[in-house]
Amino acid sequence: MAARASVSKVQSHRKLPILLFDVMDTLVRDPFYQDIPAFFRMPMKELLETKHPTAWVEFEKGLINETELTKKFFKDGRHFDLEGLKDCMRKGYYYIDGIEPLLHNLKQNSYEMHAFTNYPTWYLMIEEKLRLSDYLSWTFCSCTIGKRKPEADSYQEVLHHLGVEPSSCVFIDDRIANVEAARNAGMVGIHFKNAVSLRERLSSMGINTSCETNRTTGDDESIGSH
Ligand SMILES: Nc1c(NC[C@H](O)[C@H](O)[C@H](O)COP(=O)(O)O)[nH]c(=O)[nH]c1=O
Ligand SMILES: [Mg+2]
Repeated sequence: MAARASVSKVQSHRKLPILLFDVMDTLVRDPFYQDIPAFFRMPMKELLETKHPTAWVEFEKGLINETELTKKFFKDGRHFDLEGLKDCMRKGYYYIDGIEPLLHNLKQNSYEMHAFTNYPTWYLMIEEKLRLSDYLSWTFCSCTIGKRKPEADSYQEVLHHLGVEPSSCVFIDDRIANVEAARNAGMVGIHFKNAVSLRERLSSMGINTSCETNRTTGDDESIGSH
């Protein structure tokens, strides 16, 4: 009984809604579309025709590791410079314009925030470069939960883990299929276009995106240093 009372006390103090963020092309630029074809010196069409059809998705789901990915990245099993590819990815990761100050303000306003992303273990390279964990938790990464958006069970896994009503979750993603799947799961889905419109949309929902500290002190130096 005492345990139950303390759980409900904790939950009653939990700030809602919980914000769930897609990462690639929502918070962080995805280097895949421009940098990777350039790295392999082939147009995207040729890259897509020569790549293994499922290897990347298997890597994102944690079904294969980096060594196995290297062996089957290309359909014909050709060798390539994995470290070079990873360096190219690292260089191409940076915050989408306006996102870091927005995350900073949301964090200052005590919102609970999680990544809900399709990505392999290379999310650690993003973390190393951009320190996304200053703002949110890498709680729902496809390589650790073994499920990818827009599969319905990935959203159920998130809801089960968080233990809140779907309507208490705001999900933000640049891919409309992922947003629609979130809405089907009962979450509030926001289709990400850019940081300005996201800030407006969150504010219109009553989510505080302003930074009171910065307003009074004018001190904004800690943001955008990554
Ligand atoms: N096929 C490869 C990709 N594709 C890009 C992925 O779609 C994307 O990085 C990822 O699935 C994130 O999706 P979401 O933002 O969670 O919807 N990227 C690579 O780096 N390499 C590939 O072979
Ligand atoms: Mg995305």
